[in-house]
Amino acid sequence: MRVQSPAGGGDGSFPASAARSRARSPAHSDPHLHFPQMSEKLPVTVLSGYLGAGKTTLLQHILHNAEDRRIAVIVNDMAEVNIDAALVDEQSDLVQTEESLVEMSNGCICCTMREDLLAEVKALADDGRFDHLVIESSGISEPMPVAVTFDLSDEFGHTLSEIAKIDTMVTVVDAHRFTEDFNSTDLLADRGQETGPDDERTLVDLLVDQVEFANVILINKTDLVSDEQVQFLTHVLRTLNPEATLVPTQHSEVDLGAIMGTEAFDFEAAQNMPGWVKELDGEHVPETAEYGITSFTYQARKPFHPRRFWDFFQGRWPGVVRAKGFFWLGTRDAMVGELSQAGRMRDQRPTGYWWAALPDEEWPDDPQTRALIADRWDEEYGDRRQELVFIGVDMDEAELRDRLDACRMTVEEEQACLDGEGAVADPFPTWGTHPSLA
Ligand SMILES: Nc1nc2c(ncn2[C@@H]2O[C@H](COP(=O)(O)OP(=O)(O)OP(=O)(O)O)[C@@H](O)[C@H]2O)c(=O)[nH]1
Repeated sequence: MRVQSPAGGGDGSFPASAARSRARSPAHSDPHLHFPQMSEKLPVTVLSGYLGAGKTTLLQHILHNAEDRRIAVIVNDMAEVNIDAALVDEQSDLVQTEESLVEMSNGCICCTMREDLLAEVKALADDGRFDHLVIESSGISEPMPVAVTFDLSDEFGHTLSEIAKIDTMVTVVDAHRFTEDFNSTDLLADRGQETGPDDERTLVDLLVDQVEFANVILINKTDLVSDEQVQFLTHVLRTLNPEATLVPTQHSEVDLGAIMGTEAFDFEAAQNMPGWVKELDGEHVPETAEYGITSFTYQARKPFHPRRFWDFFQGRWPGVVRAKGFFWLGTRDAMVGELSQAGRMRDQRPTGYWWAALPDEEWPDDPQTRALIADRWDEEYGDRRQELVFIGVDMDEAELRDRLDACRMTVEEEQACLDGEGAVADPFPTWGTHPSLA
């Protein structure tokens, strides 16, 4: 086999364009913005959470308990907020934005704040009257695009992060509805909650994004569920996002110190917060046997047989709450497959190329990444591998492992793949090919 010094452009723990490069910025610049150097950056708390979870209730709680803090607020839909006008006096400022759909470079359609969020945050930061800004994103927004907005460069190379900084990402979860919503197979469009005709997001993907990207998760509406249910939900959320601070609340009543001035948010770290990323990185999330919550990573250095893995992909996975990771099909030697499951929704897609497959000129030469990839290099297969994380409740790890082992190709099947196209039937949908590898 061709020996190539491993290289890469991302964090190196996974091949070309792998999962953690999700947060690439949508192109945007506003030539009218000018960014002076600010001595103190305006701290920003971003509120996320599905429709009806309690974000507006939280906003009202914040404004009622602001004390001597001067708080500016940006909301999406003023009509729904119905904030008591008396709360929004000269101490506070309320700005309204609308949303638009932005196609992220990973192909995911995400809701994002309108481009003028940049201008509005800048105006509030320049104003200098405020100690803190709270942005309430709409119930159908992922929090990541808001964070991305802070890193967008204008044509002079300036970013919002020079004058304002995200302090805390807060997600409000409805304790009464979360489990049922998490197990729903609905698209937002099925509920009439889509942002436009191209919005094909599922409800569970939205919930997972909101939970996995948060520093603080309010488990709200605990008055509507039993203590046992709160405990259970706490453990499930802890497994999905091991680093977030979880706060059970009623009517979103939380100590403001827990959501403002925490300095908990860091964009890089936020991408590595999800439990599945930690598992992939070898940081096993402690198990909570009391509630039957466990997780494991399936790893193998053999390609999967596409028919058998397709059957597995479509089959039953009792107890699995969240699965995510990368797979290698013997019939698609160049491309990395990504599997993502949450609740009852599953998805598979190409997510990049194995470094082993890339032409020499496409290998970035960052030495740190080369070293990381070298650690994972195998004489025969390069960096090709199976690496799938499963998080579940009362999940039968041994049974899942056996079924995945059975998906691995035999030596004869691998040979049949090498011998020619069509020798092994592949029922996975077409992925397309990068021109340089065609
Ligand atoms: N029982 C109960 N009701 C709550 C609680 N928190 C909020 N609510 C109610 O839940 C409903 C939705 O709350 P909102 O604060 O408007 O929720 P939201 O997340 O802003 O909703 P959208 O603006 O639709 O995204 C309101 O009727 C609140 O009064 C709680 O802890 N317990």
